[in-house]
Amino acid sequence: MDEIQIASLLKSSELFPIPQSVKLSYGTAGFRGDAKLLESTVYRVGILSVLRSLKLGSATVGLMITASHNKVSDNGIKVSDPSGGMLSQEWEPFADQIANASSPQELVSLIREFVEKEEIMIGEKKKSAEVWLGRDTRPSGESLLRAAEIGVGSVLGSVAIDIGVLTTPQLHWMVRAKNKGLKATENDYFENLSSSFRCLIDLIPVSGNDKLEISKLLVDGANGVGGQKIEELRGSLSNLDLEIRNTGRDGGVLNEGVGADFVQKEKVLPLGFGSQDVGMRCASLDGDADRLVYFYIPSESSDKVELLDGDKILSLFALFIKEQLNALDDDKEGKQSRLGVVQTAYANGASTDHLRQLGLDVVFAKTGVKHLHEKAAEFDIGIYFEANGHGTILFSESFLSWLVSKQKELTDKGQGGSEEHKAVSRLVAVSNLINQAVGDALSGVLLVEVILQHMGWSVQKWNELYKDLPSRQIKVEVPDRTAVVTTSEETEALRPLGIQGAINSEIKKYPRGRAFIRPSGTEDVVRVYAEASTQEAADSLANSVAQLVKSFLG
Ligand SMILES: CC(=O)N[C@H]1[C@@H](OP(=O)(O)O)O[C@H](CO)[C@@H](O)[C@@H]1O
Ligand SMILES: [Mg+2]
Repeated sequence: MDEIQIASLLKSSELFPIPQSVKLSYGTAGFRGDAKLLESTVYRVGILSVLRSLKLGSATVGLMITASHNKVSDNGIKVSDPSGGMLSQEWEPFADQIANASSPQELVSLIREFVEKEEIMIGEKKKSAEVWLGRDTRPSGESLLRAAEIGVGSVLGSVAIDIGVLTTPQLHWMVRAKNKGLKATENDYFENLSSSFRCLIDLIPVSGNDKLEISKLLVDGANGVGGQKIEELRGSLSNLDLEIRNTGRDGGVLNEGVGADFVQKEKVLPLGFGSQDVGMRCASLDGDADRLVYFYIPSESSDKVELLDGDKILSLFALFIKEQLNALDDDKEGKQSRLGVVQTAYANGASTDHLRQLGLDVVFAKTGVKHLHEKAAEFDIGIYFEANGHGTILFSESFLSWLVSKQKELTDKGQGGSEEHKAVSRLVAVSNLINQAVGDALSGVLLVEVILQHMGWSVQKWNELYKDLPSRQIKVEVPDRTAVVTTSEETEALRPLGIQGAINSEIKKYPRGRAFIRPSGTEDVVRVYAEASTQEAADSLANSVAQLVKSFLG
């Protein structure tokens, strides 16, 4: 690192003093917090993104400014690696270090040490890096984006490109496409969704002259970017009747009483929905549209919803994929493709039982898509979902190219109309429709909708796949959530000492009881999860575990 480069970093970092008494951590999904306190963090992540790009041969890196489902006054920043996936976890400690560096001098010396260790060449006349910047609809997004631009620009020779207001998955998709040399604009993203959706619609088996009856889907856009983007997409979709509410244009506040996180955790209907919607198929996106849940309102007399969460979406996807794999002759001949599903400890126990009954390989990962994604990538087709609705389907490169050549082979043999050809074509279309970079509520909605049409199922019929065990989640505020340390599966607390024994004694009191605690990686709370055979039991187990957390940590 030469003198001019050092001077450039020192000068720009003077503009972004770090606020006192905040301890920042990259956490489950990037840095998050009160937007007013984040400028220095975003500026520094701007620098990190350039280093990441340079480390990987000047590949394009993405930065997304969002705090997802958190309140509107919060914001955050996360890095999309050139693959479109999350920032490599190996770089998280460096991210934490520079975010917390207390002075420009400390910042520069940390960067200096790091670039030497990683053998990254920066400074004048070195290769240039390109960083794409996206943000959600939060009002603080614009000024934070400027901070990111200054961070990127302070590494000589690098460029920041503002690609506007986007959903998180759009940014990841675009970065992935760009680095694969594919068309990578927002329009390309929309076109890809609508063309692969159409392809799947055209492959729906129609018996005789049956005409598919398409019922309306009501979408809760969380007053965020997702509602706006799905509105843009709607024009190019046929065979889908969408009514979008909570777009944020009608005065509603982002994530306030709306959105996937609210609906999934509270199991009540979001604002803008009411008794007139009883029985209708409804979907809810989160604030940056990387999560999706479905629901319906079973009765006029209450605000409770019947929730179809990420686990249920996973089951629907798994069933459909399995059905297609079963139609492949090669599969029957022993060339078994490896289909696997990945869940976390928050998955409803009934969903895991159901998936296993389908004969699926179910594996568990820690909370946070970066962990699930990694495990899903080990299969030919890996489906992962968090219960909160964040997930996707991954196709391995080798399996996908096998599918594509199979498709061609069957066409060449004149078997283009065969069941096998249709199954292969459906799988190829799913791989295009579903966002391979990261969970995406928009592509998720389209896939759910086309599968329901394929099966001829209503939302109620889909919900009958299995019955969720009653569950309850509680957040407990404690002075220091990092005092809770769990095992790698997150189902047992190793610290504070003694708490797990106490939790176990509570669990024993409830039939089908299961409970665990872990520190949140996105909020300053300890999360409690409990499930049991009745709602009263799940609530009571969750409450007693929350009491334990308070007494051990309060
Ligand atoms: C229980 C729960 O829903 N946890 C969420 C939440 O993480 P926490 O570390 O639990 O705060 O936000 C993450 C990012 O959106 C998401 O991946 C994860 O599933
Ligand atoms: Mg989100």
